[in-house]
Amino acid sequence: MSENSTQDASEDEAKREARSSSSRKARTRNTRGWFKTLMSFAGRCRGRMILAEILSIISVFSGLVPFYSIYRIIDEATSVASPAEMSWDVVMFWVGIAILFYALQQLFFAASTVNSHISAYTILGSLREGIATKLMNASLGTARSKSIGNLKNLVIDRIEQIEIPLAHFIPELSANLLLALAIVVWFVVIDWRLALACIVTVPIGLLVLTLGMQGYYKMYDGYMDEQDRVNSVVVEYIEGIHVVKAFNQATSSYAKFSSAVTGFLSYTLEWMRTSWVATSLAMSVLPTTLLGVVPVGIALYLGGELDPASFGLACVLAIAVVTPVTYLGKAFNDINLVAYCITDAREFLELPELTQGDKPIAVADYGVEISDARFSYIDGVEVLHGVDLSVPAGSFTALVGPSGSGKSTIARLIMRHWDVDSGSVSIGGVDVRKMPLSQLSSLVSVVSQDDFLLDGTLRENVAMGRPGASDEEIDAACRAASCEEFIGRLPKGWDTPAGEAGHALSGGERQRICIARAILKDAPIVVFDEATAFADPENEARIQRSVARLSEGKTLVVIAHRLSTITAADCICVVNDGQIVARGTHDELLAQNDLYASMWKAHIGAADWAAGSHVGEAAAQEGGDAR
Ligand SMILES: Nc1ncnc2c1ncn2[C@@H]1O[C@H](COP(=O)(O)OP(=O)(O)OP(=O)(O)O)[C@@H](O)[C@H]1O
Repeated sequence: MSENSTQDASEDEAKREARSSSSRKARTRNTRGWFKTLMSFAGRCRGRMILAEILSIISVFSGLVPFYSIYRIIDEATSVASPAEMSWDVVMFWVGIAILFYALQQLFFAASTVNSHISAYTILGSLREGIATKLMNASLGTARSKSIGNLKNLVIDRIEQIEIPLAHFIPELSANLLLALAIVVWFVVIDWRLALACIVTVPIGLLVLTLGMQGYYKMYDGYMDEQDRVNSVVVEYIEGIHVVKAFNQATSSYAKFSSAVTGFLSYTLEWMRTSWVATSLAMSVLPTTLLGVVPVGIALYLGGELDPASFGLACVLAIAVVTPVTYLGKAFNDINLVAYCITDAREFLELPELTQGDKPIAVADYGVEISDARFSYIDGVEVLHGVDLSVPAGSFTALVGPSGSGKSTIARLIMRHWDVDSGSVSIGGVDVRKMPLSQLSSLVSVVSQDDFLLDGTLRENVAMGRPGASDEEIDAACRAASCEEFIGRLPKGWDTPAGEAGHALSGGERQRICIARAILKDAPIVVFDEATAFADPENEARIQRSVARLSEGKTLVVIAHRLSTITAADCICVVNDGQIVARGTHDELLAQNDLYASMWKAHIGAADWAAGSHVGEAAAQEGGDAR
């Protein structure tokens, strides 16, 4: 197929996707109970929220005083026969009162806003921390069941989106409700017919709004889903940009990306198209309070039932009620946004956590014991079928076997990235499920294939191994992991940001930084998942030396891909199809196990092919140094 026709097909697919996005079935969210969830994160700032509420209410009532002042001024002006009889002192007094209370209204409102912002940011901070803790305490399988895009969307975008509405609606919603109510009550005090005239447009506006908002929640669900999809695809696109480039998928022809973007756009436009008439109509009807108040007020005035000052006051109040009424319309949207965000967050907050002990339990030694472990990533697809493995304290055990045989899975069970379905994993006689996760983490250091550097400088990445470590200790760990040579090459050395360094370092060099981190951590058990990709002999030898230093005097479990690195292991376990099918030393297995012998032969052949005929043996010799 030509490149053009591939692109056309991708574009067609993108268009089809975009068309179907508006009809895609949205995930229905149950937003019930969102406020309770939100408030469960308010712990530290409940008092401040109540304060924000009180200040806001004081602000509202302070704001009513200037209206009363206007009433008194009009009353003064209309009760005299000529301007000469006007008491300017009275007028100035009420002007002063109006200014004073207006200033108080603004002051209390500002104080309320400050407190409500602090409350909102505290709540959202706790919410983010809650999600992070949940992910930390859930099994890796559970945590990874959520896409990175989905997570990023929730923890960053969605929470950021609700910061402002949340900060405002905490005090403003009740204040505006109260203000609207107070004005209506005031109208009743002036004349109940004026009160009716003032609110006559409200049911009309609400009716129009209700009719126009039919299907609102379903559309909102879909909108949120489309937003999630765009975020997920954008994250995937950026993370996999090298693959996209390698397969010549330009942005315009990368169907998934284009379809997500155009899908979101068409969904939003479609929603706007179907709802804008009703919302615009409702929003223009709701504020028309004067339309009822003026004619009714004039009729009452002409009938002698309303004095001019009260009529003036009614007109001012009719204008004043517009702000809270339109605010309530806008707040409806804001509240929905917050409710949806909290509902989505709840999905993460309710993730099942790994069970763990409350207090550290003393372990007899640092040996690892796996007994009759069965495990499946996906229900019904068992990948480990009764694994028994005993790694004595201070010994060097290697797991070897064909790709997909289950080596990394065994290591993940030791680290409790997942829990066994049946059987057990214990350290020094204590089941890992009974100890706190923090204790397990302090007992085991992991250097895995997919270890990555976290945001921060390279030095900070190493220092993470033991918070509080001195510079000398960090330097010593880096020297032991043979990092200086390549760190010296970087213009900013140890202060290079990890992201920047990530592009400048080879995979093997990145792994040595992770080894330095593990050396600094100095845990008694080391699990090393050898990287498959960095096969150049020089780098490999350096990694081997670093691992040897890392594992001095420790219990070492290596998941080996290059057999030359583990020939000196105390015990090599051959894993095949989710079971340990043979165990012994290198020489024993070479003599007794066909699978191991053939893997060794293949390895020697590959090493010869990679670096000349003598390298395989040299590598084999070097492997003896792994400890
Ligand atoms: N996260 C996962 N979800 C579902 N299945 C998985 C997952 N990780 C691994 N598997 C499957 O479990 C089996 C064992 O995988 P594992 O990664 O343990 O093999 P391995 O021996 O370490 O392979 P390799 O040498 O290629 O790294 C494989 O069939 C694999 O497809």
